[in-house]
Amino acid sequence: MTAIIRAHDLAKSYANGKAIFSDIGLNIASRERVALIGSNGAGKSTLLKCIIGLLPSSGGEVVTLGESFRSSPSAAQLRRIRKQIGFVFQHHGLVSRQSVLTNVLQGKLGLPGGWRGWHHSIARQRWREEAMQALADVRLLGKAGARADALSGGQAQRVAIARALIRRPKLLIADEPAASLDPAAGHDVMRVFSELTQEHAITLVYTTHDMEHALDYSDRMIALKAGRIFFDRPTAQVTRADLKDVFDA
Ligand SMILES: Nc1ncnc2c1ncn2[C@@H]1O[C@H](COP(=O)(O)OP(=O)(O)OP(=O)(O)O)[C@@H](O)[C@H]1O
Repeated sequence: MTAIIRAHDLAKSYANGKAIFSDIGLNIASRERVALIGSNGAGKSTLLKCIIGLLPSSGGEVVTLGESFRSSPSAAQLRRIRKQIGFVFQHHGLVSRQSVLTNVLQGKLGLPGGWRGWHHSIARQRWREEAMQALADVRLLGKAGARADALSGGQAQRVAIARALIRRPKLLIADEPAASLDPAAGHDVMRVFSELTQEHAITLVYTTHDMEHALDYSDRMIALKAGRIFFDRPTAQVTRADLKDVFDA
């Protein structure tokens, strides 16, 4: 299978000398759905940022989407990496006063000709169709004309997923995508991720503190503890005792 992310001996210390992790080896294949877990401050977000080149690492080597780099990617590599990635964060980051359709189209910003994604009135017809399809995929077609601030938290996060999907990414990075949602909306969002990434052959890497979300929607789990990979194994082989050990001091 094609590797989407490979890393070896990856280490990160901040400028204040604080070591976050070291000796990290990763090999994430195309189409895998990977849950990254660990206690608060274990370094999950930092690791995600290092492997996509948004933060410099302090040691080791990374190959992400075919771009090989130590510390940081070059500006050209970073552009190529970013074109192939979609992001979803804990906060949806929608523009509240704009329509849902315009928010989805803004996923095209940063891609060639992406400025036309600024507003639905200047977007290419083909993109508008893609955005409507993405809204249908997240079951929000009926909300295309609504203002983003009229949506519930779960709906807004599904729009954020649609906005990431119209980039046609190879890799979707989601940092605590369901953390601010109630249990039903949280499962709904995770189900949408899981189904759509499978359907569109997208590799999904997400962080979560919710072990149901980690167990139910991933093929593989990577646990960070004390600056190292504590385990990295198929989700079907992860036991409740393993999970308890990740969070025990
Ligand atoms: N800019 C920074 N300078 C120094 N230390 C930082 C910086 N950013 C993060 N840290 C520290 O790095 C450690 C890892 O943070 P990170 O956000 O990656 O953890 P996390 O596992 O994603 O945590 P959480 O689950 O709480 O989001 C934390 O101790 C944090 O305080």
